[in-house]
Amino acid sequence: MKKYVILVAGGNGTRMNSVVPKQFLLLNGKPVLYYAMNTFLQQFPDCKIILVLPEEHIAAGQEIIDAFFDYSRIDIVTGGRTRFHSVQNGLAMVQDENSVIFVHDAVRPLVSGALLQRCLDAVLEFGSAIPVVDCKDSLRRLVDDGNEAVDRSLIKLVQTPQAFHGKILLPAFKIDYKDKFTDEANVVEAFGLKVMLVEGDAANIKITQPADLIFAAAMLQTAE
Ligand SMILES: Nc1ccn([C@@H]2O[C@H](COP(=O)(O)OP(=O)(O)OP(=O)(O)O)[C@@H](O)[C@H]2O)c(=O)n1
Ligand SMILES: C[C@](O)(CO)[C@H](O)COP(=O)(O)O
Repeated sequence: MKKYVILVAGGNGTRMNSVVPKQFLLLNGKPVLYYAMNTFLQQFPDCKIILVLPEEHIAAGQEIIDAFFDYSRIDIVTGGRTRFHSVQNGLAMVQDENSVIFVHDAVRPLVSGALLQRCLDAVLEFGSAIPVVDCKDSLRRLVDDGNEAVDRSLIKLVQTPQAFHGKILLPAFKIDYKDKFTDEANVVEAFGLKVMLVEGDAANIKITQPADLIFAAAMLQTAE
């Protein structure tokens, strides 16, 4: 079955506080978005990447592709107002419903081939795959008169790639936008379907703040 990867890199990285959006920052000498793209292309020699970029950074993205990759396997599309709209723009490039579609944050450079394979296997069996990890910290919920403890064994932290059969994700994303749509699982649930959780990977962090970049660099150096 055809595999599509919507690699979302259309954000501005406000929390990173850098002039250059975090997906273009150098991580051990290569742009952050290089790593996840390379892992997908290596793991799935038959996949097509749809790289979603801010309009003003499309030329920079094209330069990265020219420098490192086979351009025939990668299309570029312009990002949207929110992550949801960026994913929608990417999905507009997918013609084939009979496919597996991965949506991955370009700012999760440490994603492993093993996790990609787990997601693919789950999609082929169940139709969806949402990687999750346990919560290591204690949790508190804010309530009207203060705060209260939350049982962390009932909570999972959600990662990407979030992967689906095309017959699920393509119709689900025709839904009207809601603020709670921070990931694909939320959209598919709002469409009326349940999603399948798979084991994520603690190393598969999202680069959100400056310290995350230092952690990712150290992890990559250890892996070399
Ligand atoms: N309109 C948007 C917003 C986000 N993203 C992408 O979604 C992923 C996860 O989002 P996040 O970490 O929140 O990135 P930013 O929105 O860039 O960061 P911030 O919220 O700090 O501004 C990133 O790869 C980001 O580029 C996107 O493609 N289009
Ligand atoms: C999709 C996601 O990476 C799952 O953890 C996350 O929701 C995206 O980050 P954001 O800060 O909500 O944009």
